[in-house]
Order: sequence, then C-alpha cells, then structure tokens
Amino acid sequence: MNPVIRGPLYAVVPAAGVGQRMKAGIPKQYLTLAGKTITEHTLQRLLSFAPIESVVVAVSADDPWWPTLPVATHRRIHAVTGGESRADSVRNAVAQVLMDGGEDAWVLVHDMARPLVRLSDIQSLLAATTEQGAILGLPVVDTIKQAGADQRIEKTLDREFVWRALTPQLFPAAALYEALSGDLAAVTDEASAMERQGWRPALVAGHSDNIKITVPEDLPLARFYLARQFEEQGGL
Ligand SMILES: Nc1ccn([C@@H]2O[C@H](COP(=O)(O)OP(=O)(O)OP(=O)(O)O)[C@@H](O)[C@H]2O)c(=O)n1
Ligand SMILES: C[C@](O)(CO)[C@H](O)COP(=O)(O)O
Repeated sequence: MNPVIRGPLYAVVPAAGVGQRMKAGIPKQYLTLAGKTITEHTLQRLLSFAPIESVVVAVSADDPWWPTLPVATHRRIHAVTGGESRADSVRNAVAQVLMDGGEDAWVLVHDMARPLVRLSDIQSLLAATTEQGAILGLPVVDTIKQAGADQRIEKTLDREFVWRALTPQLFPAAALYEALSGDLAAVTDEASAMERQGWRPALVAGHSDNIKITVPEDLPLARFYLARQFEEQGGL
C-alpha cells in the first residue's frame, strides 16, 4: 500500500438518495442491471478490493429495500443513516469510520450510483495519492461553454486544464470530517470540501465507463459498458 496511507482504508458509499432525475419510481440504486441491483454491483466490486477494511454505506432512514439485500448482512458492511444531502450522508459515514478505524484511517468515497468502477482504477488512485488525497477524473474532451441565466453563451472556457470529477475520492478521514463540518450547500464532491481548506488533491485519470447512473438513458449505457467489461476480462 502507498506509504502515505498510514492507517486502515475504509470505503464510504453514499446511497441515501431518491434518484429524482432517474424518474424510476424507486431509488435508482435499487434498479436492476444484468440480474443484480446497482447496489449489489457497486458493493461487490468494493468488497473484492482487498485493501478495503470495511465499507460504510449511508442509507435513508426509511429505506425498505436495503434490509432485503443479502449484501446488507456482509461482515465487512456497516450501514449508517444518510442525511439531507450527499455531503451530509458522507459526513455521517466518515464519523462511523473514525469510530471504527481511528484518527489515522483513510476513506475512499464512492457513489453507489457508479457500479462500473474498475478495480484497476481504484489501485491507480491509491498508488498516486499524496498526503493531500486524490480523486479519479477525466480530462474533458468537449469544448466548454459558460452559460448565462438566459441559457445563451457567455464565454468559452479554456479546457486545457479542465477535468470531470468522478469517484472514488480518497482522503484522510479526520481531515475530510473536519472539511465537511462547514456549510455544505455548495459541496457536491469531497474534493470541493477539501479545496475550501486549501488542499490540492491529485487528479488520476480513470475510465469513461465509470458512469454515474443519473438519468434514464444511463441504464442501457451501463448495460453496454458492463457487457464490454465482461468481454475484456474474458468472461471472468
Ligand atoms: N441525500 C443524499 C443524496 C444522494 N446520496 C447519494 O449520492 C450519490 C450521488 O448522488 P446522485 O447521483 O445525485 O443521486 P440522487 O441524489 O439519488 O439523484 P437525484 O439528484 O436525481 O435525486 C448517490 O449514490 C446517492 O444515493 C446520498 O447518499 N444522500
Ligand atoms: C461526486 C460526484 O459523482 C463527482 O462527479 C458528483 O459531484 C455527484 O453529484 P450528484 O449530483 O450528487 O450526483
């Protein structure tokens, strides 16, 4: 393991959302992808990554689906109650990591809605992290426009140094908990909370199939990518 990570490594998985943009009638993390729920895909991948001590999942207080999943009783899975926002949910889970793993623990925060994350990308993230953490991301390949309130172009942004943030995002648990203790309204990922503290996390290139299932057309896309990953691995 990277010597920067001096304590135990935990995964934190925010999974207390309602999936409004998916318009599926149930929270998107419980939709089925090739015979398993998105939740089962994501957790089975994290559980198969040996350096992870255990996985703390933030679920909604009134989530009736979570207790029905066999993975919910896995010995390396611990559920906590999520919060109003993704950041609140992550903070609740990191609090549990600090109780279980102590002040030296590190956390790998990964969206439940990203079931196709490659273990090789998680390995690259661990190998590349500095003391200031690291996140998976991808350099943008489109031209980037800034819009006005009237949805007309204000200006074209220089895309040379523009990346899309993905997850996992890797940070020391104690520092992340502290960073998530302020106003979280503008915090849509863990790195933005750390940046407010002056941290400059490393950006590690991931794969474009690490999609966040967000809108209806993402499900068939996820099915395509899952089949392609399966073929790449020789059907393993
Ligand atoms: N209060 C919240 C909101 C979101 N999440 C989780 O954060 C991840 C990324 O959030 P997003 O894709 O926005 O999921 P939802 O909030 O469910 O989607 P929507 O915004 O369409 O409702 C998801 O795994 C979601 O379950 C969470 O744990 N707690
Ligand atoms: C954390 C994240 O997946 C990085 O791109 C993204 O910010 C989550 O946004 P959401 O609106 O909570 O899905």
